[in-house]
Amino acid sequence: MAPSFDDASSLFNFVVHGGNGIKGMVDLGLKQVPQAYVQPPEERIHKLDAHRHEQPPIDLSMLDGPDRDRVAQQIVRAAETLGFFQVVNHGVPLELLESLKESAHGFFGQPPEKKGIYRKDVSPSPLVTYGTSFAPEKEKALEWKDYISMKYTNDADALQYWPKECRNVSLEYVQSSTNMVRKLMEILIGHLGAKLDDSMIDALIGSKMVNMNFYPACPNPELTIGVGRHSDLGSLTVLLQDGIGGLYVKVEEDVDFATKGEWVEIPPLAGALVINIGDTLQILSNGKYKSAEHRVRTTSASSRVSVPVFTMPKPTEKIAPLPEMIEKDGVARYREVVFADYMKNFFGNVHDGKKSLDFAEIKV
Ligand SMILES: O=C(O)CCC(=O)C(=O)O
Ligand SMILES: [Fe+2]
Repeated sequence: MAPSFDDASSLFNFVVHGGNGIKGMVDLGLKQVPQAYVQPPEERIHKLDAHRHEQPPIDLSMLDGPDRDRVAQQIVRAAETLGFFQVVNHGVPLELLESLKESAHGFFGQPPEKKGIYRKDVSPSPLVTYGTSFAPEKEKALEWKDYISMKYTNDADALQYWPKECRNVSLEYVQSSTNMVRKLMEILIGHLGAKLDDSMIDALIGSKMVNMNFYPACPNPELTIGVGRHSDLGSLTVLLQDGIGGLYVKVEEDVDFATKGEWVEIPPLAGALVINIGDTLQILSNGKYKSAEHRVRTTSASSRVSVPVFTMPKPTEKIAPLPEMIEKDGVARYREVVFADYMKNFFGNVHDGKKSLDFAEIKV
Protein backbone atom coordinates (compact mmCIF):
# COMPACT_ATOMS: atom_id res chain seq x y z
CA MET A 1 0.00 0.00 0.00
CA ALA A 2 1.23 3.50 -0.78
CA PRO A 3 2.36 5.35 2.34
CA SER A 4 1.33 8.73 3.58
CA PHE A 5 4.50 10.74 3.08
CA ASP A 6 3.60 13.00 5.98
CA ASP A 7 3.28 10.23 8.52
CA ALA A 8 6.74 9.17 9.65
CA SER A 9 5.83 5.67 10.75
CA SER A 10 3.81 4.85 7.66
CA LEU A 11 6.68 6.09 5.52
CA PHE A 12 9.25 4.12 7.55
CA ASN A 13 7.19 0.95 7.18
CA PHE A 14 6.99 1.38 3.44
CA VAL A 15 10.61 2.36 2.77
CA VAL A 16 12.50 0.34 5.39
CA HIS A 17 10.37 -2.61 6.52
CA GLY A 18 8.46 -2.98 3.28
CA GLY A 19 11.67 -3.20 1.25
CA ASN A 20 10.51 -0.50 -1.16
CA GLY A 21 13.53 1.68 -0.48
CA ILE A 22 13.79 5.29 -1.51
CA LYS A 23 13.48 4.13 -5.10
CA GLY A 24 9.99 2.77 -4.34
CA MET A 25 9.00 6.07 -2.77
CA VAL A 26 10.36 8.15 -5.66
CA ASP A 27 8.59 5.91 -8.18
CA LEU A 28 5.28 6.93 -6.62
CA GLY A 29 5.88 10.43 -7.97
CA LEU A 30 7.33 12.19 -4.94
CA LYS A 31 7.38 15.98 -5.38
CA GLN A 32 9.05 16.90 -2.12
CA VAL A 33 11.19 14.93 0.31
CA PRO A 34 9.37 13.79 3.45
CA GLN A 35 10.41 15.35 6.76
CA ALA A 36 12.21 12.12 7.72
CA TYR A 37 14.88 12.96 5.12
CA VAL A 38 15.39 16.61 5.98
CA GLN A 39 18.85 17.03 7.47
CA PRO A 40 19.65 19.61 10.14
CA PRO A 41 21.24 22.68 8.50
CA GLU A 42 24.78 21.79 9.66
CA GLU A 43 24.69 18.50 7.77
CA ARG A 44 23.39 19.87 4.47
CA ILE A 45 25.80 20.21 1.58
CA HIS A 46 26.13 23.47 -0.28
CA LYS A 47 27.28 22.48 -3.70
CA LEU A 48 28.82 25.77 -4.66
CA ASP A 49 30.95 26.01 -1.51
CA ALA A 50 33.10 23.02 -2.33
CA HIS A 51 36.40 22.95 -4.16
CA ARG A 52 37.31 20.26 -6.61
CA HIS A 53 40.32 18.14 -5.78
CA GLU A 54 42.33 18.58 -8.94
CA GLN A 55 45.15 16.12 -8.17
CA PRO A 56 45.76 14.02 -11.29
CA PRO A 57 45.13 10.28 -10.93
CA ILE A 58 48.07 8.03 -10.11
CA ASP A 59 49.12 5.74 -12.96
CA LEU A 60 49.64 2.34 -11.35
CA SER A 61 51.22 0.82 -14.46
CA MET A 62 54.28 2.91 -13.63
CA LEU A 63 54.87 0.82 -10.52
CA ASP A 64 56.35 -1.77 -12.86
CA GLY A 65 58.82 0.63 -14.48
CA PRO A 66 61.77 2.89 -13.66
CA ASP A 67 59.51 5.48 -11.98
CA ARG A 68 58.34 3.08 -9.30
CA ASP A 69 59.77 5.04 -6.38
CA ARG A 70 58.26 8.30 -7.50
CA VAL A 71 54.81 6.75 -7.95
CA ALA A 72 55.06 4.93 -4.61
CA GLN A 73 55.88 8.29 -3.04
CA GLN A 74 52.73 9.82 -4.56
CA ILE A 75 50.66 7.05 -3.00
CA VAL A 76 52.24 7.51 0.41
CA ARG A 77 51.83 11.27 0.24
CA ALA A 78 48.13 10.94 -0.67
CA ALA A 79 47.61 8.54 2.25
CA GLU A 80 49.31 10.96 4.64
CA THR A 81 47.32 13.99 3.55
CA LEU A 82 43.86 13.63 2.04
CA GLY A 83 43.49 9.88 2.57
CA PHE A 84 41.91 9.74 -0.90
CA PHE A 85 43.39 9.37 -4.36
CA GLN A 86 42.35 8.16 -7.78
CA VAL A 87 44.14 5.53 -9.84
CA VAL A 88 44.24 4.61 -13.53
CA ASN A 89 45.79 1.60 -15.25
CA HIS A 90 44.72 -0.27 -12.14
CA GLY A 91 44.25 -3.68 -13.76
CA VAL A 92 40.46 -3.74 -13.40
CA PRO A 93 39.10 -4.00 -16.97
CA LEU A 94 37.33 -0.84 -18.14
CA GLU A 95 34.44 -2.85 -19.63
CA LEU A 96 33.91 -4.37 -16.19
CA LEU A 97 33.53 -0.89 -14.69
CA GLU A 98 30.79 -0.16 -17.21
CA SER A 99 29.07 -3.49 -16.54
CA LEU A 100 29.15 -2.85 -12.80
CA LYS A 101 27.35 0.47 -13.18
CA GLU A 102 24.81 -1.09 -15.53
CA SER A 103 24.14 -3.98 -13.23
CA ALA A 104 23.71 -1.64 -10.24
CA HIS A 105 21.03 0.23 -12.21
CA GLY A 106 19.58 -3.13 -13.25
CA PHE A 107 19.38 -4.44 -9.70
CA PHE A 108 17.72 -1.35 -8.25
CA GLY A 109 15.42 -0.98 -11.26
CA GLN A 110 13.70 -4.24 -10.32
CA PRO A 111 10.35 -4.30 -8.54
CA PRO A 112 10.53 -4.13 -4.72
CA GLU A 113 9.61 -7.82 -4.28
CA LYS A 114 12.78 -8.85 -6.09
CA LYS A 115 15.03 -6.71 -3.90
CA GLY A 116 13.08 -7.06 -0.66
CA ILE A 117 13.91 -10.76 -0.36
CA TYR A 118 17.42 -9.70 0.70
CA ARG A 119 16.26 -7.47 3.58
CA LYS A 120 18.30 -8.01 6.74
CA ASP A 121 15.79 -10.10 8.67
CA VAL A 122 14.67 -12.27 5.79
CA SER A 123 17.68 -12.59 3.49
CA PRO A 124 18.29 -16.21 2.47
CA SER A 125 21.99 -15.70 3.20
CA PRO A 126 23.87 -13.77 5.90
CA LEU A 127 26.27 -12.74 3.13
CA VAL A 128 23.70 -10.57 1.34
CA THR A 129 21.79 -7.57 2.70
CA TYR A 130 19.56 -5.12 0.88
CA GLY A 131 18.69 -1.98 2.77
CA THR A 132 18.33 1.74 2.83
CA SER A 133 20.11 4.56 4.69
CA PHE A 134 22.82 3.40 7.16
CA ALA A 135 21.18 2.81 10.52
CA PRO A 136 17.54 3.79 9.89
CA GLU A 137 16.34 2.73 13.34
CA LYS A 138 18.77 5.12 15.00
CA GLU A 139 19.15 8.07 12.66
CA LYS A 140 17.54 11.44 13.34
CA ALA A 141 17.32 12.04 9.59
CA LEU A 142 17.58 9.26 7.04
CA GLU A 143 20.24 9.11 4.32
CA TRP A 144 19.06 9.19 0.71
CA LYS A 145 20.57 5.86 -0.38
CA ASP A 146 19.47 2.28 -1.08
CA TYR A 147 22.12 -0.44 -1.16
CA ILE A 148 22.87 -4.09 -1.63
CA SER A 149 25.79 -5.47 0.32
CA MET A 150 27.61 -8.69 -0.57
CA LYS A 151 30.18 -10.22 1.77
CA TYR A 152 32.94 -12.17 0.05
CA THR A 153 33.99 -15.43 1.65
CA ASN A 154 35.04 -17.42 -1.40
CA ASP A 155 34.15 -17.68 -5.10
CA ALA A 156 31.78 -20.64 -4.66
CA ASP A 157 29.73 -18.87 -1.95
CA ALA A 158 29.55 -15.70 -4.03
CA LEU A 159 28.25 -17.66 -7.01
CA GLN A 160 25.74 -19.48 -4.85
CA TYR A 161 24.38 -16.70 -2.65
CA TRP A 162 24.91 -13.29 -4.25
CA PRO A 163 21.93 -11.99 -6.31
CA LYS A 164 22.15 -13.31 -9.84
CA GLU A 165 21.57 -9.83 -11.29
CA CYS A 166 24.95 -8.64 -10.02
CA ARG A 167 27.01 -11.61 -8.85
CA ASN A 168 29.27 -12.28 -11.84
CA VAL A 169 30.40 -8.70 -12.28
CA SER A 170 30.77 -8.14 -8.53
CA LEU A 171 32.86 -11.26 -8.14
CA GLU A 172 35.07 -10.33 -11.06
CA TYR A 173 35.49 -6.88 -9.51
CA VAL A 174 36.64 -8.34 -6.18
CA GLN A 175 39.02 -10.70 -7.92
CA SER A 176 40.53 -8.15 -10.27
CA SER A 177 40.89 -5.37 -7.69
CA THR A 178 42.59 -7.57 -5.09
CA ASN A 179 45.86 -7.56 -6.96
CA MET A 180 45.95 -3.78 -6.95
CA VAL A 181 44.99 -3.59 -3.28
CA ARG A 182 47.88 -5.91 -2.40
CA LYS A 183 50.32 -3.70 -4.30
CA LEU A 184 49.04 -0.57 -2.57
CA MET A 185 49.21 -2.24 0.84
CA GLU A 186 52.77 -3.37 0.20
CA ILE A 187 53.78 0.19 -0.55
CA LEU A 188 51.90 1.75 2.35
CA ILE A 189 52.89 -0.79 5.00
CA GLY A 190 56.42 -1.05 3.62
CA HIS A 191 56.83 2.70 3.99
CA LEU A 192 56.05 2.45 7.71
CA GLY A 193 59.20 0.39 8.13
CA ALA A 194 57.36 -2.80 9.01
CA LYS A 195 58.77 -6.13 7.99
CA LEU A 196 56.43 -7.17 5.28
CA ASP A 197 55.26 -10.61 4.34
CA ASP A 198 52.26 -11.99 2.49
CA SER A 199 50.61 -13.21 5.66
CA MET A 200 50.53 -9.71 7.06
CA ILE A 201 48.81 -8.33 3.98
CA ASP A 202 46.44 -11.32 4.00
CA ALA A 203 45.54 -10.53 7.60
CA LEU A 204 44.77 -6.90 6.80
CA ILE A 205 42.60 -7.57 3.75
CA GLY A 206 41.35 -11.03 4.76
CA SER A 207 37.72 -10.03 4.46
CA LYS A 208 36.03 -8.14 1.67
CA MET A 209 32.59 -6.77 0.97
CA VAL A 210 31.17 -5.28 -2.23
CA ASN A 211 28.31 -2.80 -2.02
CA MET A 212 26.19 -1.36 -4.77
CA ASN A 213 24.88 2.03 -3.71
CA PHE A 214 21.91 3.62 -5.42
CA TYR A 215 21.06 7.28 -4.88
CA PRO A 216 17.75 8.07 -6.62
CA ALA A 217 17.29 11.53 -8.11
CA CYS A 218 16.09 13.67 -5.24
CA PRO A 219 13.51 16.47 -5.45
CA ASN A 220 15.28 18.52 -2.73
CA PRO A 221 19.00 17.87 -2.89
CA GLU A 222 19.73 20.95 -0.79
CA LEU A 223 17.92 19.41 2.22
CA THR A 224 19.22 15.85 2.08
CA ILE A 225 22.43 13.81 2.08
CA GLY A 226 23.25 10.60 0.18
CA VAL A 227 25.69 9.40 2.81
CA GLY A 228 26.49 11.29 5.98
CA ARG A 229 29.98 12.19 7.22
CA HIS A 230 31.94 9.04 8.01
CA SER A 231 35.21 7.25 7.53
CA ASP A 232 35.40 3.66 6.28
CA LEU A 233 36.38 1.09 8.85
CA GLY A 234 38.67 -1.26 6.96
CA SER A 235 42.12 -1.06 5.41
CA LEU A 236 41.55 0.28 1.90
CA THR A 237 38.33 0.96 0.00
CA VAL A 238 38.24 0.73 -3.79
CA LEU A 239 35.37 2.83 -5.12
CA LEU A 240 33.82 3.03 -8.54
CA GLN A 241 31.68 6.12 -8.98
CA ASP A 242 29.70 7.07 -12.06
CA GLY A 243 29.81 10.43 -13.87
CA ILE A 244 27.25 12.25 -11.69
CA GLY A 245 29.63 13.47 -8.97
CA GLY A 246 28.91 14.39 -5.38
CA LEU A 247 31.60 12.60 -3.36
CA TYR A 248 33.23 15.00 -0.89
CA VAL A 249 36.24 14.57 1.39
CA LYS A 250 37.18 16.70 4.37
CA VAL A 251 40.74 18.01 4.32
CA GLU A 252 42.06 17.77 7.87
CA GLU A 253 43.27 20.87 9.67
CA ASP A 254 46.84 19.65 10.11
CA VAL A 255 47.39 19.14 6.39
CA ASP A 256 49.50 21.52 4.39
CA PHE A 257 46.90 22.17 1.67
CA ALA A 258 45.31 25.50 0.76
CA THR A 259 41.95 23.84 1.33
CA LYS A 260 42.67 22.58 4.86
CA GLY A 261 39.55 22.23 6.99
CA GLU A 262 37.34 22.33 3.90
CA TRP A 263 35.35 19.80 1.91
CA VAL A 264 36.72 19.01 -1.55
CA GLU A 265 34.96 17.06 -4.26
CA ILE A 266 36.59 13.97 -5.76
CA PRO A 267 35.59 14.54 -9.39
CA PRO A 268 34.40 11.62 -11.51
CA LEU A 269 37.14 10.53 -13.95
CA ALA A 270 36.26 8.06 -16.67
CA GLY A 271 38.10 4.78 -16.20
CA ALA A 272 39.54 5.72 -12.81
CA LEU A 273 38.94 4.11 -9.42
CA VAL A 274 38.92 6.03 -6.16
CA ILE A 275 41.01 4.62 -3.31
CA ASN A 276 40.58 5.65 0.27
CA ILE A 277 42.31 4.86 3.52
CA GLY A 278 40.14 3.30 6.24
CA ASP A 279 40.32 3.43 10.04
CA THR A 280 42.35 0.20 10.19
CA LEU A 281 45.27 1.79 8.35
CA GLN A 282 45.04 4.94 10.46
CA ILE A 283 45.32 2.78 13.59
CA LEU A 284 48.11 0.63 12.19
CA SER A 285 50.12 3.66 11.15
CA ASN A 286 49.56 5.29 14.56
CA GLY A 287 47.77 8.17 12.83
CA LYS A 288 50.25 8.80 10.02
CA TYR A 289 47.78 7.72 7.34
CA LYS A 290 44.44 9.51 7.29
CA SER A 291 41.21 7.62 7.24
CA ALA A 292 39.37 10.32 5.40
CA GLU A 293 36.04 11.71 6.50
CA HIS A 294 33.75 11.75 3.48
CA ARG A 295 30.11 12.18 2.50
CA VAL A 296 27.90 12.14 -0.58
CA ARG A 297 25.57 14.80 -1.95
CA THR A 298 22.27 14.01 -3.67
CA THR A 299 21.14 15.55 -6.92
CA SER A 300 17.89 16.13 -8.74
CA ALA A 301 19.57 15.57 -12.13
CA SER A 302 19.49 11.78 -12.22
CA SER A 303 20.13 8.76 -10.06
CA ARG A 304 23.73 8.00 -9.11
CA VAL A 305 25.40 4.65 -8.47
CA SER A 306 28.67 3.77 -6.78
CA VAL A 307 30.29 0.41 -6.13
CA PRO A 308 32.80 0.18 -3.27
CA VAL A 309 34.85 -2.87 -2.33
CA PHE A 310 35.77 -2.63 1.35
CA THR A 311 38.88 -4.58 2.29
CA MET A 312 39.17 -5.35 5.99
CA PRO A 313 40.90 -7.62 8.46
CA LYS A 314 39.15 -10.85 9.41
CA PRO A 315 36.88 -10.38 12.44
CA THR A 316 39.18 -12.41 14.69
CA GLU A 317 42.23 -10.32 13.77
CA LYS A 318 43.71 -7.94 16.35
CA ILE A 319 44.64 -4.49 15.10
CA ALA A 320 47.02 -2.06 16.80
CA PRO A 321 49.69 0.48 15.86
CA LEU A 322 52.76 -1.21 14.40
CA PRO A 323 55.60 -1.52 16.92
CA GLU A 324 57.86 0.34 14.45
CA MET A 325 55.51 3.32 14.54
CA ILE A 326 55.15 3.34 18.32
CA GLU A 327 58.91 3.30 18.63
CA LYS A 328 59.30 6.12 16.15
CA ASP A 329 56.53 8.26 17.66
CA GLY A 330 57.37 7.42 21.26
CA VAL A 331 53.69 6.90 22.00
CA ALA A 332 50.84 4.60 20.98
CA ARG A 333 47.82 6.65 19.92
CA TYR A 334 45.50 3.63 19.67
CA ARG A 335 44.99 0.53 21.77
CA GLU A 336 44.81 -2.98 20.40
CA VAL A 337 41.28 -3.96 19.37
CA VAL A 338 39.76 -7.14 18.00
CA PHE A 339 38.39 -6.23 14.58
CA ALA A 340 35.00 -7.87 15.31
CA ASP A 341 34.55 -5.46 18.24
CA TYR A 342 35.59 -2.52 16.09
CA MET A 343 33.01 -3.51 13.48
CA LYS A 344 30.29 -3.97 16.05
CA ASN A 345 30.87 -0.47 17.34
CA PHE A 346 31.01 0.97 13.80
CA PHE A 347 27.77 -0.61 12.64
CA GLY A 348 26.07 -0.04 15.99
CA ASN A 349 26.24 3.74 15.67
CA VAL A 350 25.01 6.35 13.22
CA HIS A 351 27.44 8.06 10.87
CA ASP A 352 29.23 10.76 12.82
CA GLY A 353 32.42 11.76 11.07
CA LYS A 354 35.54 10.13 12.48
CA LYS A 355 33.94 9.25 15.81
CA SER A 356 34.34 5.57 14.94
CA LEU A 357 38.05 5.92 15.75
CA ASP A 358 37.26 6.92 19.35
CA PHE A 359 36.67 3.25 20.03
CA ALA A 360 40.39 2.58 19.67
CA GLU A 361 41.91 5.96 20.46
CA ILE A 362 43.97 6.42 23.61
CA LYS A 363 43.00 9.83 24.93
CA VAL A 364 45.74 11.79 26.62
O1 LIG B 1 28.94 6.73 -3.10
C1 LIG B 1 30.08 7.10 -2.86
O2 LIG B 1 30.75 7.77 -3.67
C2 LIG B 1 30.73 6.79 -1.53
C3 LIG B 1 29.99 5.78 -0.71
C4 LIG B 1 30.64 5.54 0.62
O3 LIG B 1 31.30 6.38 1.16
C5 LIG B 1 30.48 4.24 1.28
O4 LIG B 1 29.70 3.40 0.79
O5 LIG B 1 31.14 4.02 2.31
FE1 LIG C 1 32.55 5.49 2.71
